Amino acid sequence: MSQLIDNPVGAQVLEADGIRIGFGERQVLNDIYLRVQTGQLVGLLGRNGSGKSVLLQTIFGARAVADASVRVNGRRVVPAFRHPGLLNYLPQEPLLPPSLSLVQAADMLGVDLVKATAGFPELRPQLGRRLGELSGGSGRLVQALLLLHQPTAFSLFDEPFSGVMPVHVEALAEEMQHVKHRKGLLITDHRYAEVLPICDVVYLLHQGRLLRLDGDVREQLRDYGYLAT
Ligand SMILES: Nc1ncnc2c1ncn2[C@@H]1O[C@H](COP(=O)(O)OP(=O)(O)OP(=O)(O)O)[C@@H](O)[C@H]1O
Repeated sequence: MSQLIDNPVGAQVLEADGIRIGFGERQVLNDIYLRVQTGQLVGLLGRNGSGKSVLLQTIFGARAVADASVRVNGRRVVPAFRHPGLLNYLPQEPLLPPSLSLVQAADMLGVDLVKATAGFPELRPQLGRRLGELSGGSGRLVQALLLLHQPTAFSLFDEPFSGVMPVHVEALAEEMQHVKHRKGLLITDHRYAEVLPICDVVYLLHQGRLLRLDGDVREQLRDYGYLAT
């Protein structure tokens, strides 16, 4: 596996296949197929409760699902988080403990803190702090930047822009576009206006099915009731 992950020339392809998840009577995910390739930024949209977080948790391996197939270059990687250097995941809730200093967090993840935050001068005076001492939006931004810059082949982000102020949302989106040249990114966020322009591929989770949108994406998002008509 590490040979595949370390291969700098060939693209790596992460596939989730045959994902089916139900809670009680309700089938949330119904035979989902999703593909992310290194060098791509893939957007995952869907209405509240459509199953985006459940899908990311399943791909990462945090949610055990019988028969779920997650593959990298055709090789099964379940649970994916056990494969060193393969992928990281920013959940909707804070990932890192508030008592951790930014320096400790960066060290733990193998990230150069100064480099990862270089595009955000407002963060510079805060780099000596603990995560819990940052504002909610700054904390979210720092965690997203750390995972973005961690040397993994793929990153999964569940609402990375949540609580982040507009000027930093734009800068973070730009940073993602740079970083995607060395990894594959899968992002779900309701800030669709910022997400759509940076995506190479857009998926919509709709009534348990994952639809890959081509052509006029906004029109389709309106047709499926994700955007107002
Ligand atoms: N452990 C659980 N038990 C029962 N139902 C669950 C459980 N976890 C998730 N669900 C349900 O699965 C559905 C999908 O939840 P999920 O959090 O993935 O939605 P989402 O698309 O990420 O929504 P949002 O945009 O609001 O974040 C929801 O209806 C939720 O209530």
